[in-house]
Amino acid sequence: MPYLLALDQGTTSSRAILFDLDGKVVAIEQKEFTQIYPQPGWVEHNPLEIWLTQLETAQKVIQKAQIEPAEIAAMGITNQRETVVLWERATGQPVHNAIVWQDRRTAALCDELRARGYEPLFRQKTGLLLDPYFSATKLAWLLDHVPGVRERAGKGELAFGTVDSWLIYNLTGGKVHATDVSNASRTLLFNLETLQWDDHLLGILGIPKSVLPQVKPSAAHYGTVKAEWLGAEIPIAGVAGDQQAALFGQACFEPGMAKNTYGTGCFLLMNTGRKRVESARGLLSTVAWQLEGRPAEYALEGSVFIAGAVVQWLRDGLGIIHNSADVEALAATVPDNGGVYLVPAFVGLGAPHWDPYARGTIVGITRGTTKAHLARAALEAIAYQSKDVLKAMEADARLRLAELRVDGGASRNDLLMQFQADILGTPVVRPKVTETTALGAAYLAGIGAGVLSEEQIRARWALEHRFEPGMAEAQRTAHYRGWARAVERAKSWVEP
Ligand SMILES: Nc1ncnc2c1ncn2[C@@H]1O[C@H](COP(=O)(O)OP(=O)(O)O)[C@@H](O)[C@H]1O
Ligand SMILES: O=P(O)(O)OC[C@H](O)CO
Repeated sequence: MPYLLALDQGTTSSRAILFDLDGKVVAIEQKEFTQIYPQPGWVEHNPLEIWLTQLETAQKVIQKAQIEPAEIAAMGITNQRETVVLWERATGQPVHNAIVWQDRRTAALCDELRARGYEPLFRQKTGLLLDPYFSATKLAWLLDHVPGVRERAGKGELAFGTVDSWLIYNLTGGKVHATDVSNASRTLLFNLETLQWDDHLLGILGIPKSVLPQVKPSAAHYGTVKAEWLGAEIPIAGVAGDQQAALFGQACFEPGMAKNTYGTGCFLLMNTGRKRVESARGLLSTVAWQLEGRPAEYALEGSVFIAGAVVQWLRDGLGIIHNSADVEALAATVPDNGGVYLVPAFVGLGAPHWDPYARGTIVGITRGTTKAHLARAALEAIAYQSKDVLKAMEADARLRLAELRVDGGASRNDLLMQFQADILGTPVVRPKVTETTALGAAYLAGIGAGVLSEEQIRARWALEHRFEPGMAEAQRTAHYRGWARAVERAKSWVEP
């Protein structure tokens, strides 16, 4: 039976997962890479480290599974989105570190564009808003700040890409410069209606069209992997941003179906079908995916920047736990948060608040507060941020969600998932495979290569655990009010 190989290039690690056609994990390899923080609020990655860790995990996963590379029917690529890489077309040499989605260095540029009245235009065309999160202002920053880059870009010598494009370029030995519609829709340069780069927006930001990749459907033929990398010319047949891939991997194919991925951040996406829903409440409209020869499908998204990362901070910053998973046992030693709220606005706040100047805040500390209360407050913050988003989404889409599908590293935390169901008042359902991001990429590749159908994928989603809401309404309201007050105190902290 043939296999599907998914490359999942995340914010903190590169992963390669080999699946069989039933969507079962055959082998996994993962490698963390360096996070670079040149200044407060700045986050960079070394693009070569991204590529080399990704290549190494792919090579190792094939060895580990003891299969022949030629048995891999197709490769799917999924990636941290918005992160910007700019490199020399001829040599593949990056001109600068990658500027990561979490990086806030372009906050002032976003303010300036907003002051010039451009926000409604960007919003209407791209479904996004003017926040440093998205790629365009990061790319503009590179063009303006790295010596000689604007001139070389103008001459067509440089290539821009989100991480998918960077990997495709390297995997194909520099032959293909392409991205998919879902990744393109995160750049702030892509028109959601025409599914093309938007000349007007490019002009406003001074970005030459010559640096941009070709845009293709998410399930389509992108090229083949150079044989020397993995031992066979594996076709690249599926590409999508990691959150859209997770929506696909969760088989959220019908409008109104939603998933929340609990990784470094939290990303709640709801399928809105073939029409984009305009948010009046700070959510994003984005391309979910496009299968070759079919119209694009859209999603509403709420992006929360810090979720599992707050647990990493308890581990690395405070040293009060040893492993991320230890947070559950520590939090369970106290019955509640003891009145403590932790707002993890470490890189500002994303949806629905969009405040790049907010910073992390802990309120309600008393003499009785312990590290267990902090652990609990950190976990609860993940659930509260997801509730902020889901409330906005239900109001925008004018529906009440029947259940929330969950995945990602922190979704394995039962205490968190139960609190999530309690605070939402909505059942939370966890599938057997929580590696849904990679699974979605593998499924897209399976469709792109013609070895899988949507019906087969739908039939494969299997429940592992269902968390029913148990909290009384009055308690839910009181807890949530405390959170809302804490968020107000975190906002507008950094002075522009
Ligand atoms: N049991 C757990 N409880 C809470 N958080 C966890 C747990 N296990 C992992 N995490 C958090 O989940 C994140 C890793 O999830 P993952 O899906 O691998 O993220 P990403 O793809 O963003 O790198 C880390 O931030 C980690 O702290
Ligand atoms: O790498 P992850 O899983 O934290 O996802 C990052 C998102 O794609 C950012 O938009």
